[in-house]
Amino acid sequence: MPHPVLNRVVVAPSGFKESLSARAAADAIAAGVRRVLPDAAIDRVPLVDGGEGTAVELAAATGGRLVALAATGPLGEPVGTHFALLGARDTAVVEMAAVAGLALVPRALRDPGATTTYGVGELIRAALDTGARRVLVGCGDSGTSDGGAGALQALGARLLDADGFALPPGGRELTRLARIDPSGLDPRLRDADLLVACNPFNVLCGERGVARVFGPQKGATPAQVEHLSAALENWAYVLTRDLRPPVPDLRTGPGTGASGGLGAGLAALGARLLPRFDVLWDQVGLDARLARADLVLTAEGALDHQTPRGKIPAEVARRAKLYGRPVLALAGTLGEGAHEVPGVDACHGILPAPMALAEALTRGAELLTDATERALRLILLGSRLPVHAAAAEVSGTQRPSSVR
Ligand SMILES: Nc1ncnc2c1ncn2[C@@H]1O[C@H](COP(=O)(O)OP(=O)(O)OP(=O)(O)O)[C@@H](O)[C@H]1O
Ligand SMILES: O=C(O)[C@H](O)CO
Repeated sequence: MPHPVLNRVVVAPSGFKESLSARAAADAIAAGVRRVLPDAAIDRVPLVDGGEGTAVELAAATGGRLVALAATGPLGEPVGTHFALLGARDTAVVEMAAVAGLALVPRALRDPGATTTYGVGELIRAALDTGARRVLVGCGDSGTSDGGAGALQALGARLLDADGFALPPGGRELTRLARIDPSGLDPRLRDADLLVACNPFNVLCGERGVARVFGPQKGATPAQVEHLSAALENWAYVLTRDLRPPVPDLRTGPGTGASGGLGAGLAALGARLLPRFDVLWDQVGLDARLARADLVLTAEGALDHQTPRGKIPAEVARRAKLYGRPVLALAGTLGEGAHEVPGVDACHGILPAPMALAEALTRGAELLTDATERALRLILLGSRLPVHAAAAEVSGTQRPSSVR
């Protein structure tokens, strides 16, 4: 017999960085649910935010496929990469991190003024070669800060210095950009629907611009950050003057800073910059699935004060609450603020006891399955008690011992 109140459980986790992909997290949680609610319908929706894993997950979720190819990596070297063709055949997904991600730049070589998004432009071209009319570009986890200059070059734009010579790759070169010759741009861009899934809070220029906010974590020194800021100012100016894009403000418009300014570069070609969760999760029909759930389980590596700032569990909880659904969040690490994520009714750490982080990362799947089982048993017990005695136990703050 299904449990009277938990017939349908939606499992909608993010990946756990360096431990579990979103799909592996969903499988691990589902295994825990199955132990407690053997007859419940479990609806797995591994969720992506546009960064690493986006193409793989969306291909899997829509019955689509991956197309493997070689393209130019962030340091100019060839890398093996892929894009996705979704179940609806006319839509391709280009995940920028798969060809220009930070993970493709060895730590010792990190210099965001030098890296290029050339490969992103190559993937867009390859996607158009398949006949796709709609190309969805996922942003996040990038290792670049070139404003999408490389992508524009790969798509046929010529970026010229004052003497008419083509600029070499890298955001820092954009201080020398004098004009853009768009005459060689791929003509298919005119008819293609180019959508960029971005975090709207990321902007190209100014105090909150990409050079200042993301430059340091991509390896820039303070002097390099200032140089890059100036280069991207010039980029916005020349792009606006020479391409006359429909986007009114390439400097500080929402999403212009996505993935080191790739948002701005593509917007200058007429791409639409859209809030990432809307455009990505529409592809998997998340809202309709949440609306049918008796319980929603979400998860991420670290649940903390960052979570409400546009992280996956917070957005899942916000949407679940539109339909009045209860939400339980599971996390590798419960940090400060874990209990204050709006819409999350209870959270539960996956560690049964203090443990070294390295071990917790390796044993992520097993720990997540066991923790799901524990949390559900407490919830079911709590629902039978006159007072919710279980709640306190479900929510204890927890960190791996090495990060205490
Ligand atoms: N299996 C695990 N056990 C314990 N802690 C984990 C585990 N997996 C991930 N974490 C913790 O989560 C952190 C990563 O957090 P998370 O996966 O939420 O990504 P993030 O860095 O917040 O980035 P984003 O969500 O923006 O991609 C790790 O540094 C680690 O502390
Ligand atoms: O790609 C990036 O620049 C960061 O992950 C923010 O989107």
